[in-house]
Amino acid sequence: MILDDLVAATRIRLARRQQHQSLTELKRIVAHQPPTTKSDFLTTLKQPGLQVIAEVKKASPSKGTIVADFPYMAIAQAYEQAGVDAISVLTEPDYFNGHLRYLKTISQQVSVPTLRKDFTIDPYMIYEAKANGASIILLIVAILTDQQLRTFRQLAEDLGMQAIVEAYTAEEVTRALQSGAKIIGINNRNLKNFQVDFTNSLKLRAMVPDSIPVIAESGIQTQQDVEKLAAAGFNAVLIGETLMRSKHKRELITAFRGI
Ligand SMILES: O=C(O)c1ccccc1NCC(=O)[C@H](O)[C@H](O)COP(=O)(O)O
Repeated sequence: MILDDLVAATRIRLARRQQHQSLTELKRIVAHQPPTTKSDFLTTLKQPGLQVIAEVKKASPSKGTIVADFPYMAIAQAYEQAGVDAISVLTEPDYFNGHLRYLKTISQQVSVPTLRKDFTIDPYMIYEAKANGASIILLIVAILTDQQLRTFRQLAEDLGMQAIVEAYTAEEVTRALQSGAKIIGINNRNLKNFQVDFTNSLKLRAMVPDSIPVIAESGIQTQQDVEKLAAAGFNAVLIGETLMRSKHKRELITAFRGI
């Protein structure tokens, strides 16, 4: 399974959902939503210190099932109580066992911003994110054109959300910057073969000017990892599997946040 398969599966599901619910209907739902009471994620990222984004992730293409028991709401509440700055929720069903319902329920019941973690390929998915309570979406440079990066980010901002523009190579960081990204994520996972190299984000960090918050993503396991990322000047870390597998989520997050 490769990234192209993930995108193809996303396209098929999208077509099905569009038949079930029109874009016009989604826009109507979004237009009638009350204003958000959540803190502004971009402002949070600019605070001193390292912010923690914790991910709710049942499975992944690289690891299969990560946790058999998946009380997603209790996990999100544990993250919130531990003081995370945002919660990332996988909504991709076929390879991550995610669901939009998880995003909706979690977004309704926690006070921190939520990220819709999915393979955004169409404006419809950005309206869906908003309709299901997300404050943040993910735009992956490797699967989008320059024009899409720009217009999708602008749409997210027009809807009161923010976009993390995710890069893996130096060329992708350049494209992210040129697209006007206000938040950049540097992935340690190569989405072409799913191998994780923790040093990738450390190598590319210096390409992003200090005025733009930058998040290190994937493969972050230990306090030493987090210390290195903080020392390299990252504004935030996004951690999934390590927290999902931990029986001591609160202690781990507290340790990471104290760095
Ligand atoms: O997690 C995967 O195996 C994966 C494979 C292909 C595309 C994306 C993938 N993960 C999505 C993510 O962005 C991660 O869930 C996130 O960065 C957290 O990573 P980790 O801490 O390593 O669980």
